[in-house]
Amino acid sequence: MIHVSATPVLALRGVSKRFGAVQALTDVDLEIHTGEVVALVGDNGAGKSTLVKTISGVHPIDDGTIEWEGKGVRIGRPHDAQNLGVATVYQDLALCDNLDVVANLFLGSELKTASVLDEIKMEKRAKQLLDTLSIRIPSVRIPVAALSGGQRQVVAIARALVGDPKVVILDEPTAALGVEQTAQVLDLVERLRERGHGVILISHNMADVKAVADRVAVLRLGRNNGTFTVADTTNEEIIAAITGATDNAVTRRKARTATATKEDAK
Ligand SMILES: Nc1ncnc2c1ncn2[C@@H]1O[C@H](COP(=O)(O)OP(=O)(O)OP(=O)(O)O)[C@@H](O)[C@H]1O
Repeated sequence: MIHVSATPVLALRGVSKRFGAVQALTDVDLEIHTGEVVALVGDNGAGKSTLVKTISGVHPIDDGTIEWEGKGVRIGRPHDAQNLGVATVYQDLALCDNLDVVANLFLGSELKTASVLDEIKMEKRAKQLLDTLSIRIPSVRIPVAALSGGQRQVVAIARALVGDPKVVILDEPTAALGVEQTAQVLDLVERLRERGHGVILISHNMADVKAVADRVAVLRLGRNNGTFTVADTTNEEIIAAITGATDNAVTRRKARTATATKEDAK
């Protein structure tokens, strides 16, 4: 059974971020629980990348607060985010093409015995990790350049899991993939949830969002424009929040529900 935590593992409250004259984020709230997938959606320039970069320590926030397991924290640089337990997989994947899967998985966190690289241990751990995630790769000893786009994506996600983060941020993980490879990546996202990670999934693809996300948070022009439970929200409602056809969608939704309940009671 998937256990969703009561206190969010990560909460952003009233977060703002400016780049010179550009106000990229204004007063944004976001909550992520362990064992849930939250899709972050919005048009180009809505602030999705900026928001995840505030969480991953690339762009420290100007205003607002960040809470980790209910306590205020400061994320001033990537190291702070990693220490808390945030791992981010960016679109460029940052894999080293000429290195094999094992070397890529342990890049920067190599296992050593008596200060010598322990290749056997790393290979064993790599196989275990890929096995537990049901990731099938022809061999962990082939260079990642020889893998398909979907396999490269799952290797990049597996690498993010080496440090056992509580929150995993995936930036458009299916953007460049075909149907079958997309399914493979979405399967992996499901498994991250089952393992109790909190997942933030940036996506432009409504089918992906519907397939794996529990909730969807919409950003518009750097502000929240609604958070929806995916299971009882239509694509049209989400798209309307993205495009701005609905303003402050959550509030309106609540008002609508309240009115409907009153009508029913008559
Ligand atoms: N480093 C930066 N310096 C200046 N402006 C920036 C910087 N990063 C982002 N912005 C601006 O902040 C706003 C939000 O951009 P952001 O990249 O976060 O949007 P996005 O929702 O991720 O868009 P996309 O889907 O196109 O990636 C945009 O107006 C963008 O031009």
